[in-house]
Amino acid sequence: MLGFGPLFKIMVLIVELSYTKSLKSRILQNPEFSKIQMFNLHLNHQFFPLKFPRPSSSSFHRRSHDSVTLRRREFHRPIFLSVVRSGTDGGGYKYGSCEGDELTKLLSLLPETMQAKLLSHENLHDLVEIVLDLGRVPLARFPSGDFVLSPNPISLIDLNHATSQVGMFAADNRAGISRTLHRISAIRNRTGVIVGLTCRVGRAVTGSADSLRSLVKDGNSLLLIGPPGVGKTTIIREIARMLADDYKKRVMIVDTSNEIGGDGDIPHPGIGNARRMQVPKFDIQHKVLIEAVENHMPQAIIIDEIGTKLEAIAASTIAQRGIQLVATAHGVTIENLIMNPSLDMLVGGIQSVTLGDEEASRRHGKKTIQERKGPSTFTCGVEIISKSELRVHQSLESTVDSLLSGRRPTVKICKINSYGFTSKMATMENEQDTDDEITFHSQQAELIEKEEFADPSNGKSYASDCSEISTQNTYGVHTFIRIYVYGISETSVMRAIKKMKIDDIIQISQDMGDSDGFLALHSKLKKTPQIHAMAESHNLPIYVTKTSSVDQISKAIRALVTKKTEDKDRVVIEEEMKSSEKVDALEEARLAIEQIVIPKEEPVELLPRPPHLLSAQIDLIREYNLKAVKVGKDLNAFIRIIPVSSTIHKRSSSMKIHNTLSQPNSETPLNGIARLPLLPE
Ligand SMILES: Nc1ncnc2c1ncn2[C@@H]1O[C@H](COP(=O)(O)OP(=O)(O)OP(=O)(O)O)[C@@H](O)[C@H]1O
Repeated sequence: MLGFGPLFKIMVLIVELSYTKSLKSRILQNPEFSKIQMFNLHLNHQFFPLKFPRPSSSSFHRRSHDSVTLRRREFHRPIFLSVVRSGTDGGGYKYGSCEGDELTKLLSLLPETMQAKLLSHENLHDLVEIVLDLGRVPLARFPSGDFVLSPNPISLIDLNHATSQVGMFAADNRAGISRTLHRISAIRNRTGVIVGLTCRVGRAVTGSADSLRSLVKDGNSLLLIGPPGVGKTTIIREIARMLADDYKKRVMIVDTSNEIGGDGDIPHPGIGNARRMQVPKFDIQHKVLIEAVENHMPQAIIIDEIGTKLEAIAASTIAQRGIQLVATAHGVTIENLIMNPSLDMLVGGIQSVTLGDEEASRRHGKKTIQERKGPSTFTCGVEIISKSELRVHQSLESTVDSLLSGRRPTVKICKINSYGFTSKMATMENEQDTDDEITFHSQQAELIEKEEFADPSNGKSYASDCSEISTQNTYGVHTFIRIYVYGISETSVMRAIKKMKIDDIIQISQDMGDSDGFLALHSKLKKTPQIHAMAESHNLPIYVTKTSSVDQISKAIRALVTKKTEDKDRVVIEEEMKSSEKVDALEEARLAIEQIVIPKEEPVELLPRPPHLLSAQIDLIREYNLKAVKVGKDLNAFIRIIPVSSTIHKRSSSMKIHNTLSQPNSETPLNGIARLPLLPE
């Protein structure tokens, strides 16, 4: 089949798969197929790369990736042809595509033997990064794991070959390849020579923001948060395109590392008609933000990585002017922002309030509480959990208020199905329809709405609240509450459980040691103190009823379920807090290293942290080949990061030491932790 024109290839494939005439003609009549250059076959969810040579003609300047589903009765599952076609339709980038010229440009950073090895990988289209470290074997990173590109270690010649083909490295050690979205990040040795490269594949993914479409369309300001590499930039790039092309808004992207619009002065088609402003130095991002508003009359502003107080202030100024703002920030959950003194203003700012005696006693003696200070800069918050799962907080203010008052916020969970493995497709599989069918689809977003952790005050019946709360925790884990019953017939207990409609979350246990609660008839328990003692020795909450009536049993079970739910919520909150503290500590260290220690070669003192977080920070600092010194003791212990130059030449006493605590009048664009009181000029 190799070497023939695309239509012919499709025909050959169709003949090979014994497709019917009608199917063949439907495929061929479809105008999209006149543009096909290359395709791969997914049969029964398995991937078979069918390699066709790409035409070298420059007429194929814009390529995109689409899928075609061919369905026939004799195949139990749909067949997918993932097709790379050329297009002239102004954008049209489809799911996860980086084939064609753009991938070739990235591969050309590698010696030919490595390119060939990488091309043989069956999931080439999923490639995330290529890692080239001096003296080590080169790796290609895929979601499924690392793939060794050569047994031979990388030499300086290899690195020079790669760097000679990319643009200039900016102060943040990042460079790009012109007219592509790839990001090349350098690691340098003490003398500034590049000894490592991380080459991140950039893709325009149409459909990646479909689940946020209605929020975007309604003019909401969106803050997307997520850990590094989870796909934040990819989503806001698509939102920029969506706003500009689909909703005809004047969109300006403030593109700090040229990651959204790609390298070079002509932006990548992945941003559609959105305009892009480049940022000469990352520490003046906030100024460019203000300039964008003042000079270019945008209706929407897109910005990747708000990390400093100055940027947060600029963002809130923009939001106050009624401009739709779509931005990203590092972090895992909204709690991370609330606890980050530089970024908390994005969610309205947090203040401590001292309560009067009466109010304090109503709140179990709590004298101070935390409250939101003012309106949030963003209307909605989106936690990006993975490339296929988003948690949408439609009212960021309500989320913050809920979290501050110890309640669970209501979130929407959006699951994104890719390559057609959507629930819709599954339904289609199960249909009894016998016709041949062709479906064009790009990434499809399936919105699964869950009113999680509904506030019990919202008037719902106890039973439904209970099942929502108990069957689903933040991570969607299904758990049972086990109850040990004594002196009451199991039939009565089951009747009560059924009546409360919570039989999917409560089980009667036969083993006291494996139970969550103990339910007994008062009169029986009084006569058997040893059973009482046993329940106590297992630390079980004990509930007694005077009679075996369903009403009394229900009351007791309700009390048990409420207690267990509260306990579980507390544990989850504690775990989340622990994990977010770690994220903050590492983020603080990372930003200090990347924004001050490496570029300015100045030491930075981090905030005091507990010992396990100090160790985590030290590990991270070592990964950057920098030195970390632990200063102070116990609760006051903190880390000082020493730049490479200071480890060679002893630090002069006049050398400035930054710290991530308050620095009045300091203009240090330090990080997400620093308190910088300046307002933008
Ligand atoms: N929906 C998607 N489908 C396929 N690949 C994706 C998708 N979203 C992101 N990627 C890929 O994942 C990698 C990381 O994406 P991206 O750069 O958008 O993440 P990020 O969260 O902005 O990372 P960072 O915080 O490090 O800048 C890239 O190679 C990108 O092409």
